Amino acid sequence: MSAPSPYVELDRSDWARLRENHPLSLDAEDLGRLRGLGDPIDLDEVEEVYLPLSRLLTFYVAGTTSLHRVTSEFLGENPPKSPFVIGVAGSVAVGKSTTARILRELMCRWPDTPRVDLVTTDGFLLPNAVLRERGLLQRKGFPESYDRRGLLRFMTAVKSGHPEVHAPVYSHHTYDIVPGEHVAVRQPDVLIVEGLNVLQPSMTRGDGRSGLAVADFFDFSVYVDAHLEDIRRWYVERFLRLRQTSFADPDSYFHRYAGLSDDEARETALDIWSSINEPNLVDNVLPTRGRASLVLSKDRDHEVRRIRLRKL
Ligand SMILES: Nc1ncnc2c1ncn2[C@@H]1O[C@H](COP(=O)(O)OP(=O)(O)O)[C@@H](O)[C@H]1O
Ligand SMILES: CC(C)(COP(=O)(O)O)[C@@H](O)C(=O)NCCC(=O)O
Repeated sequence: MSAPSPYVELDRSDWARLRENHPLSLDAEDLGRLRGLGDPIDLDEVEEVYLPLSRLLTFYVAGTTSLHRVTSEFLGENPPKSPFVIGVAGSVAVGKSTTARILRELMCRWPDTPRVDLVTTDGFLLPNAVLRERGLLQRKGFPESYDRRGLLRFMTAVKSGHPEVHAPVYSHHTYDIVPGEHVAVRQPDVLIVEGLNVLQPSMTRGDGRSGLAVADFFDFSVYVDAHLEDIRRWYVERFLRLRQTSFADPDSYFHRYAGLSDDEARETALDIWSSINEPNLVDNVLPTRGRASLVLSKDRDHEVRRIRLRKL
C-alpha cells in the first residue's frame, strides 16, 4: 500500500474532464495579454488546466460563503463581506504571474465572482535603501527582505472587509519600491495574492509577532512547481529576452546588462540565479509546497502535466 497522502493526484487529461463542458470564454488575444515573458502557455492549457480549476474554485467560494454565514448567525453579527483569498506561490521564473492573471480573468467571468483583484507581494519588499542598511540587498525575495508585518496588516484589513486597503507597488524596472504609489483593494469578491513566499509559516513567536501568517488568511492556495533545472533554464532564457525589452531602456536598473553578449548574459543570469534565487527556492519556497491546496507541476516545456489537489 502506498503511503497515505493528503493529495489526490490527476494527470492533465483526467483533470481536464472536470471542466464538465463549461465553455472557454478567453481567446488568443486575451491570452497574449495575460502571458508572462517567455511563457508559452496556449489556449489548450487554459481550457484543460485553468478552466476546471476556476470551476472548482466557484464551488469553494460558495462553500466558504455559507460557512461564514453560519459563523455570523452563531455570533448574531452582520459583518461586512470578506473576500475569498487565493494564494499563488512558487519559484522566481516559474510562471506564477501568468497563473495568477489567468485565474483572475477566468474567475471574474463566473456569475458569483465578478470582482477579482490581484496583488503581488513584491510591493511589500523593503525599499532598497533599507535592504542595503540591513545587508540584505543580495537577499531580495528571501522572507526577511519583506515588510512581513505590513503584509500581514494588509491581509487582515482585506479579510476584515475594510472598504479600501492599500498595497505598495514594486517596479522590476527600477528594481525598487515606487515611492508614493499604491494599489487599492476595495472589497472584491476574490483577492489573488501572488508571491514567492506566500505560503511561509508565521515568524517565530520569539520575534514578538502574533503567530499569524499570510497563508492563514487564504481560502485556497496554488503552488506552481517544476524541476529546478528547468526553472533555472527559464530564468536564464527570460534574462536573455529582457535584454531586448526592459533592460534596453536607459532607466532600467539592469540597463548595464543590455549590451552583454549571449555568453556574458548567460553567465550573469546564472550567477544571479545561483547566488539568490536558487538558494531561496531550496531553503524557503520549496519547503512550503506541501502547504498548498493545489500543486500544478510543469514539464520541461512549461506545460502543466500533473495536478495534485488536497482532499484532506
Ligand atoms: N528584471 C525584470 N524586468 C522586467 N520584468 C521582470 C524582470 N524580472 C521579472 N520580471 C517580470 O516580473 C514578473 C514576475 O516575475 P517572477 O517573480 O520571476 O515570477 P514568475 O515568473 O513566477 O511570474 C514576470 O511577469 C516577469 O516577466
Ligand atoms: C521581486 C521578486 C523578489 C519577486 O517578488 P514576489 O512578488 O514573488 O514577492 C523577484 O522577482 C526578484 O526580482 N528577485 C531578485 C533577484 C533577481 O533579480 O532575480
